[in-house]
Amino acid sequence: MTADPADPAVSAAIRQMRRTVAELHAELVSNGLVVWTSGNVSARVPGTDLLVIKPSGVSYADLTAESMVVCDLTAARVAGELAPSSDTASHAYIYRHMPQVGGVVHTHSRYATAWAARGEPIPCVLTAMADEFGGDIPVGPFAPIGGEEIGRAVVTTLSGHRSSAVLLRSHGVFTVGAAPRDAVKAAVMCEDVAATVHLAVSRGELTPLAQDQIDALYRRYQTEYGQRP
Ligand SMILES: O=C(CO)[C@@H](O)[C@H](O)COP(=O)(O)O
Repeated sequence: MTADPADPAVSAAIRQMRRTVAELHAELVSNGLVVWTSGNVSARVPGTDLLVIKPSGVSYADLTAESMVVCDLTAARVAGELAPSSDTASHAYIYRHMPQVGGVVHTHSRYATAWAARGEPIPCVLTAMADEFGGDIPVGPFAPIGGEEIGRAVVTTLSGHRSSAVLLRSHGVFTVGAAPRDAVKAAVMCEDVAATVHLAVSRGELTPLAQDQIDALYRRYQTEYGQRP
C-alpha cells in the first residue's frame, strides 16, 4: 500500500519505528558489533511501503529518533533532514523481495567479518547455530556499495536457506528478521557463533551436526523455546 506520512495512523507508526530503530542502533554498540559509524539498522513501517533507517556517517552517540530517516521502498527519502544510510537501496530491495522481513541489520562485526574475508560459510557445529540459523551461515558474493546490489546478493543467498544471516564476501554481515529486534538478535548470535567456531577450528577439524540433529534443534527453538502464549 502507498502510505501517506501525513495520515495520523501512518505518522504514529513512523514515530514508533523511529524510536525503535534509534534504540536498536544502541544495541549494536552495546553488543560490540560496530565501530565508529559502520553498520546500520532499518525497519519496515508495518502495513506501509516505508522504511526507517539511520542517517549516513553519523556517530552512534548522536543517533536519535528524530535523526532517523524515512524512505520509501525505492529508497527515496520521504522524511528526515539527513542523508540516509549508504545501504538504503539494498535494505529497500530486501523489503521488496522478502515480504516476511520487518527488519534488516548490517555490521562488520569482527569474527563474522573474518569468515566473510575468507569467503567461508560458518559450518553448523553448535546447537546455538542450529537453533537460530537452522544450518550453516552462508556466504554471498561481493557486491558494490551504494546501490541495490548488496540487497540482491542477500536475497539470492538467503533464498531456500533457513539462515537469517548472510556473510557478504570481503565485506560483513547482513541479517534479517520478522521484526527489527529479531534482525539485531541474529546479528548478535552470528557474531557469537562466528567467534566460537573460529576458536574451535583453530584447534583442528570440526564435525558438523547431523541434519536430523539440526532439524530437531531448529524446530524446538523456533516453536517451543522461551515464553509462549
Ligand atoms: O559498509 C557499509 C556500506 O555497506 C556501511 O556499514 C558503512 O560502514 C556505514 O554506512 P552508513 O550506514 O553510515 O552510510
